[in-house]
Amino acid sequence: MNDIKVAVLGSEGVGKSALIVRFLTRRFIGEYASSSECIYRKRMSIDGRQLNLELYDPCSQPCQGKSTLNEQIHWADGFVVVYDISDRSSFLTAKAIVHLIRELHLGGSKSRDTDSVIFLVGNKQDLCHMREVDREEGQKLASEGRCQFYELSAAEHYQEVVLMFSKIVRNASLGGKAKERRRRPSGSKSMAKLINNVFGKRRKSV
Ligand SMILES: Nc1nc2c(ncn2[C@@H]2O[C@H](COP(=O)(O)OP(=O)(O)OP(=O)(O)O)[C@@H](O)[C@H]2O)c(=O)[nH]1
Repeated sequence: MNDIKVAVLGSEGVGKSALIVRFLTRRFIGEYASSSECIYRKRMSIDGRQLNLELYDPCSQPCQGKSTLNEQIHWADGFVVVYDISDRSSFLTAKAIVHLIRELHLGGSKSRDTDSVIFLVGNKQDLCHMREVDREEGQKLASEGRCQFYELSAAEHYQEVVLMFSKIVRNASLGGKAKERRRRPSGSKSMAKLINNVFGKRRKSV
């Protein structure tokens, strides 16, 4: 059975956990305790093939044994790089991450078959009245970084979120790079732990 590793990256508060929780539980919950990085596991069937998905959710806070961005990039087969459309600085961070992934993971390769493993996601589309990043800017970055582009809302879009994750898993699994498994970022979470996080103490405002 194939193991597919997807890292969800981006700056603090862009909605990385919200997107992952939406995908795994169908629910949008506005409170997350994210004091440690973690890996969520899900068994999936894509095109009739059984896959073990590992989804990496980094911790933006300083925490023990935290992996570096370089380690996260080397670990993953696919990347969801998230920014918040109502926060320009998060877009600049996403831009830097996309460039770093191309450099480290794909070795600056220009080959088309590597293009489909980086997804650029402008989250919080429901906050378009507070928009600081135009859709066209997202599309331009995606085309420069040879990424697939999505604008969506973890809060309001369930089907789109599922479609996006399903597609990156499929693309990463078709990448065909039977690369040797590198050190995984520390921390691993079961569904029970996920539920603890969802009902954790830390409160964030939108
Ligand atoms: N309006 C709106 N708020 C969202 C959306 N997605 C996430 N949020 C809110 O944004 C805040 C941050 O969400 P998180 O999922 O914790 O973001 P994160 O990127 O995992 O943050 P860190 O773990 O701190 O890096 C929370 O208050 C969420 O409820 C969205 O699509 N729309």
